[in-house]
Amino acid sequence: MPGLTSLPPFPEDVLTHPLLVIDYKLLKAGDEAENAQLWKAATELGFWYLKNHGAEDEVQGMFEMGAETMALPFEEKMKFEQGDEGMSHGYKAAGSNAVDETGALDTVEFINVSQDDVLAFPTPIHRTYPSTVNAHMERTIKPFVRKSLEVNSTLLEIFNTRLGLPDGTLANLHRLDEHSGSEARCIRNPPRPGGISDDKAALGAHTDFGSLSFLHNRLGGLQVMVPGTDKWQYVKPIPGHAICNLGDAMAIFSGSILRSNMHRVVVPPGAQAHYERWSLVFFTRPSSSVVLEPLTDKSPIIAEALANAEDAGKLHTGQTAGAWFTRRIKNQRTKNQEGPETWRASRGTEHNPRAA
Ligand SMILES: O=C(O)CCC(=O)C(=O)O
Ligand SMILES: [Fe+2]
Repeated sequence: MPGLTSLPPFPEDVLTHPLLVIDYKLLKAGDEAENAQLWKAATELGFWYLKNHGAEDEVQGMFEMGAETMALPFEEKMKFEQGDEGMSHGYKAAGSNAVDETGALDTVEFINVSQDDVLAFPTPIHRTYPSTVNAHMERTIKPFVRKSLEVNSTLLEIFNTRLGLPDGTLANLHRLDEHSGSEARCIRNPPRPGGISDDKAALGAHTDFGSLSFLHNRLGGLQVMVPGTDKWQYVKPIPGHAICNLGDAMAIFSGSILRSNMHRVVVPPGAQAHYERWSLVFFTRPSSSVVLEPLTDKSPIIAEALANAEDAGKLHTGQTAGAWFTRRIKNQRTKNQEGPETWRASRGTEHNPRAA
């Protein structure tokens, strides 16, 4: 990937949404005002910038791992493909997923490395990975996973308190000794020759499937649909600032107090379209055996929110996190598309009436 300094700046003339900036150091120090800002971001949009997270070196290492992996011959990468049965871990080639109900193809390729496989390495729990991933496991991927876990569990603990849940409730739904869909993802989107920035999705509109995503990108292209609006707005990458967002599991657990917001990735805006776009995400997801239901019996705050939620019925999914995750992955695979119903079966909490 090109050095940061050689990339053209994010253009000033595109519709951009300013996320709240949350200072991780202040959160760690117990700063009440910062804690309140995080709560505002988490309940209103479900997206925020996180600065002073301390993971920059690990992030850089992960981009190098991703670049080495994507440079492998295509046939080599395909030996580690996700398959069509709903497993997320492994390699995903460009065009393997639909981006909308017409079946239009995505343009991103990515490698997903399971948290369980990283922590148990060299013993495979879910699957094996390309040689470049194995070579980086101890020196790059494990440190990145550990840092990301530290950040995400700190944020979950804050949400636990704010939601009025007994201590450790959310932590217990995300235990390291239980299998989960948690994973690290490095994404490459090819440059668009000619540099025409268009509205075609590289990664289709979606809500994240799990609990909390810790995202790092350099070029624009990420867009959010802000509640109460009907136009996609860019999220501008800011050096040293991660982008955090909540996923469906947290919206469900909290009875929709917390927001899992729609987002997508398009070609980077303006002159940035000439460049390869790299991004990196760590997804914290609940243990696979956890049933996705509002935690009403554990918190009067959640019980009250659910009583007032327009989508209360839909939040009682009756599905485990593992089944939710598999269903969503499987039904967006190009090979499984049989029509708009397949695509719709890949959807999550977008039914939320608070969604735009
Ligand atoms: O690449 C990005 O900026 C966002 C990626 C994303 O939304 C995802 O992988 O779920
Ligand atoms: Fe996402």
